[in-house]
Amino acid sequence: MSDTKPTMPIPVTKRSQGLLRRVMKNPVGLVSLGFILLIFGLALFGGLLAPHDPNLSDARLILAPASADHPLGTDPSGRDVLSRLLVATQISLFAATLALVVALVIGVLAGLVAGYYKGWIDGVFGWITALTMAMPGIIILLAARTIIGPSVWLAMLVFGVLMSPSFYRLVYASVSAVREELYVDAARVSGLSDGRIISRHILGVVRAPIIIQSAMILGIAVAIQSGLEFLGLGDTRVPTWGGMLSDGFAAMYRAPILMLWPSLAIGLTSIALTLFANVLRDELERSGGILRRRKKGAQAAEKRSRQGDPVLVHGEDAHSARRTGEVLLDVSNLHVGYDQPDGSLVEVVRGVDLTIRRGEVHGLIGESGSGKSQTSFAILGLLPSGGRVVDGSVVFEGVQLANADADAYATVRGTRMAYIPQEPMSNLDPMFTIGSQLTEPLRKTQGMDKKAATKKALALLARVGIPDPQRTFDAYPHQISGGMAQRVLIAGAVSSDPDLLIADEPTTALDVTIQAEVLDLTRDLQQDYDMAVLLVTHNFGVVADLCDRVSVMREGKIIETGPVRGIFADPQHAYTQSLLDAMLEDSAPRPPLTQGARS
Ligand SMILES: Nc1ncnc2c1ncn2[C@@H]1O[C@H](COP(=O)(O)OP(=O)(O)OP(=O)(O)O)[C@@H](O)[C@H]1O
Repeated sequence: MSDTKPTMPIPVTKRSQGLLRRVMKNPVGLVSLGFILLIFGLALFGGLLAPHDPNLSDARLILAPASADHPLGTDPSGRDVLSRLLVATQISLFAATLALVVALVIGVLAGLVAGYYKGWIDGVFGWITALTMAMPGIIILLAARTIIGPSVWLAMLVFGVLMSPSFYRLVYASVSAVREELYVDAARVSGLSDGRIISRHILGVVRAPIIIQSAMILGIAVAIQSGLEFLGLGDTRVPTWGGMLSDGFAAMYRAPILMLWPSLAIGLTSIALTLFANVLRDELERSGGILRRRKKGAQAAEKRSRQGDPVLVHGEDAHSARRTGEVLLDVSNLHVGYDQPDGSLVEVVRGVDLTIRRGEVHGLIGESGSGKSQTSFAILGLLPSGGRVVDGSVVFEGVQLANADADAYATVRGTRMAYIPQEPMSNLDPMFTIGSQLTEPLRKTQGMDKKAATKKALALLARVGIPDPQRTFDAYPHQISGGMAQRVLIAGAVSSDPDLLIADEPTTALDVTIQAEVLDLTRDLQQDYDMAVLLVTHNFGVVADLCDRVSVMREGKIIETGPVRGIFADPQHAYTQSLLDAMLEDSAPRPPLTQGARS
């Protein structure tokens, strides 16, 4: 049994390259970022560098040409153009930034809350967003000007509100997609607070699109603000790029060069922001959306790997205290149903009785749609939204869990009761390294410090047959194969030394050779840890290999249950017989295909 080689090499050097470094390696990225930094530097210090008061008019110097004292000449009011340009850079950029911050705060917060909590909040926010988007922005700005006056700051504040739906929609869509991911469910059921789930698992996903959108919105804010000022709707006492453009336009025939400087500032800034956003998006797409930089450098990883494989920390005491054979899980008359929009209820599990003893491997077998997964989810308290335990009881270690609240489940799920899903990849958060996803639950549920959790995680990775645990520990999910991902999840599941492991077709998403290895591993771990296992499968071969007892499910009911040997030797139900007949091992070889059928 050796799933030894990762199918995809882990590109350590590429991984360690920061996003910023990659953007700067791109000539367009470098130039655009350089310009953005320069222009923001000027915005910060422009006021100090201005050689004259930007509003000081000198009637003797109207439209004076460039000179040592006035390097860019003067405007139709005799004011120094360079000083005005420097101060205008500050005001225009900071006002545009104000619009961005307002749009970000409103849009991102509302998008996160509505996307995560859904329900009535989603409805209300969606309605407000639609209303805001339906309003013609420029008309609103013009109307607002008559009420709030010509202040560029207030105009940009209103513009920020008008722009917030673009962030709202972006964040809402990303959060809505991510909240259904199994790793978010896993974080939720492991007891993380909503705030922590949003900041750790969800915000990371929307961070990249937000940065790109921010660059775009900043460019649009500069352009809109300049347009308003150009139309003469701004405060004439405050120098802005748009205002300077308007002044230059008025003197277009006498001193056309006056239009050049603000046009260049507006044009180049908008272009630089757009190009930077494009390069950023390209780089993120190239790196598969993984933004997160490794917290530790390659040197630290090397140092840790030189310390050798740590020894597996195993809960011996806990095992010795267990009494094999005692009833661990007692499910009786379990009914699971989904409420329908018309008020009716569709039952997908209809009166299941299931008893699992300590140390027993119990197979739950049946055709697709027979209710195996729904039964498992009901036991785990992980029914999809809309689903509920309609009737019956789920008693685990003497505690009633049917329809229990999160607090009751918090004491058992992820600790005494663990779960291995069908699809390993969707259960690993792409934003975090394997190591952090293994150590976080250990630290939370077992109170380990970082060092002990790392040691145990590395030992578990070695135990589940991962050849280079340190390398996998440092890798992100997209850098490992499906087989390795399933091993990682198995390592995570047994890390809390559970009494019951629920494995829902753990090999479905894997290819055939890896399937056998993962099943072998499950059997080995079951013996090592002396766990009870509820193994959901549709394959009687797997049941024969691994299970002590089996329950056969059909149409939401268990139709036959008993020791595997007995059921194989003497199936009582015709459906069980048909499932056994469907096994290929003992069937007669099929006739070869005819020539016509093959072609
Ligand atoms: N979210 C849901 N809403 C309504 N019905 C559902 C939902 N999820 C599953 N069902 C229904 O519940 C029944 C049992 O589904 P379940 O996933 O438990 O089957 P299964 O035996 O595990 O099948 P498979 O081997 O394909 O996973 C099916 O008829 C399915 O359509």
